[in-house]
Amino acid sequence: MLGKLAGWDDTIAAIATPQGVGAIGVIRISGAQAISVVDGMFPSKSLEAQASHTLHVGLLKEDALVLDEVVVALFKAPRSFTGENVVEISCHGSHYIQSQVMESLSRRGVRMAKPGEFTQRAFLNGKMDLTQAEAVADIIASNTEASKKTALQNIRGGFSSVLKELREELIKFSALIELELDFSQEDVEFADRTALFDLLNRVSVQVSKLLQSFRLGNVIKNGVQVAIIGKPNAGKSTLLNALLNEERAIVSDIAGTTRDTIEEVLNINGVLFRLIDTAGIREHTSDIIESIGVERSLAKMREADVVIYLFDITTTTPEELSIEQAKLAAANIQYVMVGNKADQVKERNENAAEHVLYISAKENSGVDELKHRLFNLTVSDEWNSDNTIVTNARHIDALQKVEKSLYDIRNGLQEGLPGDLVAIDIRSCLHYLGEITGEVSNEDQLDFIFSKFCIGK
Ligand SMILES: Nc1nc2c(c(=O)[nH]1)N(C=O)[C@@H](CNc1ccc(C(=O)N[C@@H](CCC(=O)O)C(=O)O)cc1)CN2
Ligand SMILES: Nc1nc2c(ncn2[C@@H]2O[C@H](COP(=O)(O)OP(=O)(O)OP(=O)(O)O)[C@@H](O)[C@H]2O)c(=O)[nH]1
Ligand SMILES: [K+]
Ligand SMILES: [Mg+2]
Repeated sequence: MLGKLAGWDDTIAAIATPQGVGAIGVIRISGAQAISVVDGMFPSKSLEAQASHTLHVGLLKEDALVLDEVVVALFKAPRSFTGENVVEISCHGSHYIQSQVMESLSRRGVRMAKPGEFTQRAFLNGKMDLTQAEAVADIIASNTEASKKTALQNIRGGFSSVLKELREELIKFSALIELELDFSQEDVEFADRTALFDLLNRVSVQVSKLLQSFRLGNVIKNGVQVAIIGKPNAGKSTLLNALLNEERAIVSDIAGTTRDTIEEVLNINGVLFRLIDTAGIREHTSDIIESIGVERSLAKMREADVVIYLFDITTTTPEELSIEQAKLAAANIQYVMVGNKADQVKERNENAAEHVLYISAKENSGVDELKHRLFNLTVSDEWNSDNTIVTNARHIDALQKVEKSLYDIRNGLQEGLPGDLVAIDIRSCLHYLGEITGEVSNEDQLDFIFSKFCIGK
């Protein structure tokens, strides 16, 4: 399969650091010729004669022209990120210098790398499986402790090892079935069916746990959408500002101040929350712009992972409140009821409803408790467990097919299907597991996955 990929054995280079900023720019080169090519530009010593994983300071030259004073790092095949010879040139952060170096490399037959090509080579050379390669892209995109942590776990083979266990269980299973096949000619009693079902149950439980983890996985990768919903003047914009600790949204005592939705991100305990302040919802408005705003608020409410239903405790009756709560529950929306302007009410006994969090957005009281509740409601107990969390939609897709095959296997066994037919379902189950790790893959799929990386990765 390696040889089929066009140009897999040529030497590639890319600028690995961001353009236009930074004190140092790193150019990464990978391929059989990486060391000899850079050696030809580095007159002060023979790089080819140096050991792997060593650093060398010297002038980088194009004939008589000095390109820069650089640090060169050497990684000799197979001990490198890609498994090929790798050289990293750290030059000064100037865009001009980096372009000159890239030009010299290209004159020496080195090709510009495509997005993700270094990681693709690492995968093709067996340095990592597909889930690890995908985790490389995830860690670059990570912007919170949670997303970094999961990506790093997966780079280090966390998810792969879980899949490997599943695979081994299934192979055991298929061995038991084969055994049965061998004996079936002689009309011998079937292999122990209870053992088969036990094994099948174990694998099914593991797969369904992985599938369930995606809700959290998605939260970790994309954040939690939180819509702040309520009547005009409930104090939604004041609450947004209090949550962000910043005067982000316009606040006024005029009902209908917020016209369009405002979105801002907030980090709670390492998880990203996407807060959405919306236009206050009232049923009868003659203002066209306001009514468009209300439509958007309702749309945001339906899209949200969780809704903060904010109401003004000085104007909201318990009857109104239970109507709103019933609407949210009926729409199957996860919500927190929050009573605002607690600073206006000394005694709350009569007004107090169950499961309502009372705050004062204006005086910033109860806001930390609200953050706490948002976190508990959406991220919950799974968070601190060491369970593997699936964050990738492609993996979920394959795991669903695995689950379907497991279902077919179970049915087959229950209906007394011949062993060779059950074996077909087992094979397809193993196939879908292999799709996740990349043991089974096709070029188009790989190109698609790696094309989403940035250049230099
Ligand atoms: N300068 C630099 N920093 C970097 C990277 C890089 O490629 N270059 N990485 C790129 O993502 C990450 C680190 N990942 C790396 C993974 C493996 C190897 C490596 O040389 N592996 C060899 C040798 C291991 C050893 O001798 O201990 C190997 O696996 O055989 C290097 C970096 C983040 N920081
Ligand atoms: N006393 C008191 N007033 C508050 C509190 N929160 C908000 N307000 C006041 O209530 C009024 C409305 O606040 P906003 O934050 O603009 O309300 P909103 O829900 O965003 O209103 P619209 O965008 O018009 O739907 C302003 O005068 C705020 O100062 C609070 O906790 N206590
Ligand atoms: K207002
Ligand atoms: Mg507002």
